[in-house]
Formats: sequence, structure tokens, C-alpha cells
Amino acid sequence: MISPRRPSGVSPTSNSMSAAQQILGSANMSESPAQSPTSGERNDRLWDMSSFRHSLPEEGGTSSTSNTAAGAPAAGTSSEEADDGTPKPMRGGVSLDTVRSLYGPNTGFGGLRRSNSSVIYPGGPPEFPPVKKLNPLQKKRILVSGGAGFVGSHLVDRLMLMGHDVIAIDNYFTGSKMNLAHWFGHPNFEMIRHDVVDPIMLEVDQIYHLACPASPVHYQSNPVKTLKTGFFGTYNMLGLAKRVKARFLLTSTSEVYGDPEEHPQKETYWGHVNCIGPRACYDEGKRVAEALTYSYARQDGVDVRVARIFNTFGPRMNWHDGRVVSNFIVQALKGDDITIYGDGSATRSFQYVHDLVDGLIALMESDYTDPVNLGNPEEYTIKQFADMIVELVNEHRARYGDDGKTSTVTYLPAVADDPQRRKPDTTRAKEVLGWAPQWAAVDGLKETVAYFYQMMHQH
Ligand SMILES: O=C(O)[C@H]1O[C@H](OP(=O)(O)OP(=O)(O)OC[C@H]2O[C@@H](n3ccc(=O)[nH]c3=O)[C@H](O)[C@@H]2O)[C@H](O)[C@@H](O)[C@@H]1O
Repeated sequence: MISPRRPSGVSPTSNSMSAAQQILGSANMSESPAQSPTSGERNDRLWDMSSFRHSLPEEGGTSSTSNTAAGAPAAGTSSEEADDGTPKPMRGGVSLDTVRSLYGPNTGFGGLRRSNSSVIYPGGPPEFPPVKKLNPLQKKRILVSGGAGFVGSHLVDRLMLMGHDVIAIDNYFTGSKMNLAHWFGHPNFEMIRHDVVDPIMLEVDQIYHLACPASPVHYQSNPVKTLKTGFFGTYNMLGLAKRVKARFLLTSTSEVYGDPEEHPQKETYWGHVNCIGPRACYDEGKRVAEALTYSYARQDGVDVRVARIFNTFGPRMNWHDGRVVSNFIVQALKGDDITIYGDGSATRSFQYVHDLVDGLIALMESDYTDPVNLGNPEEYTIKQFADMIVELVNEHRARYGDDGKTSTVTYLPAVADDPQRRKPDTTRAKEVLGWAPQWAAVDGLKETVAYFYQMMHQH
């Protein structure tokens, strides 16, 4: 059984980018040794929801702009259970099953469309997930920059299910239209191809500003663009917020703490960032984004919120994302070596994406304007994490009689300026938002492994 353990000492590591580049080459979905079952039972077999104990209670107050798909989950309550019996409340009274149906294959809307991706509306008119009906005073028009990305698309899903009007903008550098395909055509939803480094004018009530590549592999591939996104992207979104008097939420990052000398990291910590290193484009980009945000608040009275997001994972992470969770899961599924950069003693604390979405919405709805850490304080060394993922992948495969090769760990040179310890102090989030993570990392990982397993066999 895997349990989180605090590491002993950590040591600074040497400089190499080659490890990150290497993983991009190896994590190639098209090379997957797909033992593709071809029968109709394929998707049931691959996306086994039976390990999650959940009910599908009926819920009143959902609007029916849709025909409900056969077998599609009903909107449910705000409290569901996972296999360990832990309640998993979801903000906005949205059912976990409904949310799952948006990224699972053929269990609902997302899968239905995804599995027939050559045809937008395979079986007739569009069928939409069950969206709540809000009265005009409650219903907000909300802009999500980076809305087609991993976190952005989960946030859009939740806001849509809650009944709001949502405009997603994205330049598709790391995001994908397929993450939101289940909303195309819905009257509450708009999708715009737009890069935030250019200004845009929209009438909105709230702005969630997420747009920025977050994986080190991606943000270091074009560092000048990353800095432009950090500064001009935030500048444009803040200018818009000022002009239309929208509330503005910046998704900042744990990276503003750099390679921290304080542990765990509180919001009051000023950080330890190398301003000339390879991560500076992201770290300093986010730091200047925070500085801009509070400057607009002071100078122009813009109503701002700042979330500092710690490592987050979940379904819809890109197969080629390059961050540790997707890399290790893909490697374990393929039976490839698990690539640990450095000696495996660096630590991270991983939160499941649904917890993050809860926290972002709670923060936006709160009156609190100082930065708030959003993360799960469960801390693992990267080696522990690798072992945990290999074990979970093997368990998942064993359930289907799939006896693929078990991966072994290989150690590659450490990447430059890699933070050696990271763990959020979430006291402030508890106090000001009443927010705390609901998902143990292992529960979120089970779902994420199931998602990647299915993706691997679908293509
Ligand atoms: O996951 C996130 O949300 C965070 O990801 C990155 O931060 P980082 O913690 O460096 O993310 P990873 O690339 O996932 O690395 C985590 C640790 O795993 C290691 N790693 C990563 C990938 C891999 O294949 N092997 C491996 O050992 C890294 O060297 C690092 O020590 C981003 O810079 C953050 O903005 C973002 O919040």
C-alpha cells in the first residue's frame, strides 16, 4: 500500500534539458502497442466505472436544451462517493457522474462525440449535458482564457453545468477543441480562437485568466512567447476587466515560490526564483502577472483574485504534456522505462483537477483579494510517485487480464532549476474559502489511469 512520506534531505541538481526533450519523443500516442479490442464492449471494458461507488440521484432544476442521450447520466447532487467511501462534494451542485461523462468514452456526451470525431453530430440533433437553469440575476457571462486547455476545459464544464453563459478563448497552442466539443452549439457556449497577447473586447461579468502553457517542456520551448503571454496576455485581460468592470481571477502558480527555502509554502513567502534560468520565462512571467494584477487593483480599482495553483493532474492532460503525471502513466501503460530526472528525491504535492475547479470557483465567488494557494498538501518524492503509478497501472491492467510489461525506473540527468520540494500550506484556503481538497492523489490517479488506458486503446 502506498502512503505519502516526507523525504529526507534533497540536493541541488545539475543542468540538462535533454531529459525533457527525450520524453516528448517517447510519449508518442501513435506508437502505442494498442491491443485494441474492436467489439462494441470495448469502451465498457476500458473505462471501468465499477470501481467507483456512486449513485445517480435525480435532480430538479436542470434545463433541457437537449435530448437526453440514452444511458446518459442524470444531473445529481453535490455529494458523491468514490470507492473508498469518501464523499466528493462538487461545487455548484453538479454531479460527479455528469462531469465524468464529459471525458469518459461512450458513457456520455464527450465520449459519444469523441468516438465519432469525423462527424460532429452522429446520431441526429445535438444532445447536451444537463445544464442548470438560472434566473437572469444569477446567470453570469463568464470568460475563460485558455478554456480549451486541460484545466480550462474542466472549468468551462463546471460553469456550463452550473448554468452560466461561458465564452472560451484559446489559441490552441496546448489546448484542443475536442476538450469542449460536447458544448459546441449549446446556446450558453461560445468558443473563440484568440491569442491573449492581442487585445479582445467582450462584455463579460467575470474573467478566469488561465491562458498560458504550464508544462515546463511547453513553456520552455518558446520562452519569449511565454513571457509575452505572462505580461501582455494578463495586461490585455486586466484591461478588459477594467473596461467592462468584470471581476478578474488570475491563475498564478506555485512556481512563483521558485525552488523554495520555506516548506511548506505559505502565501506570505516571497519566493526563491532564478530570474535568468530556463524556468524564468514562466516563473517571472507569472510573477509579473501578479504584479500587474495588484497594480490594476490599486490604480484602477479592478476587482481581482489570485490563485496560486500547485501541481494538478487529471483526465484530458495531453498525451504529450511532458509533466510527470502524464509521462509516468503513459510510460507505465506502454511498459517503457519510467524516466526520473535526477535522483527521485525531489517532492511534489498533487491535486486532482476537480478539487482545483472547486477552489477556483470558490475564490472567484469570495470577497478575498490576496493570493490563495490551491493544492493538495499530500507530498510524495518523485520516486514514490513513480512506484505508485506503476502499481496502479498494473492493477488496472490486471482487472482486464491485460498482462503488459511492468516498467522499471531509469534515472536521467536532472533538469535545470528543478524545485526540490513543493508542498502548499492551504491554511488560508481553508479559512477564507472553506476549501480543502476532497480527493486523495491515489483516487484521482485511478481515474486518470483509466482515462489514459482508454485513450491508448481508442486510437
Ligand atoms: O503540474 C503542474 O501543475 C506544474 O507543473 C510544472 O511544474 P513541475 O512541478 O516542474 O512539473 P513536472 O514537469 O510535472 O515535474 C515534477 C517533477 O517530476 C520530475 N519529472 C518530470 C517528468 C518526468 O518524466 N520525470 C520526472 O522525474 C521533474 O523533474 C520534477 O521534479 C509547472 O511549471 C507548473 O506551473 C505547474 O503548476
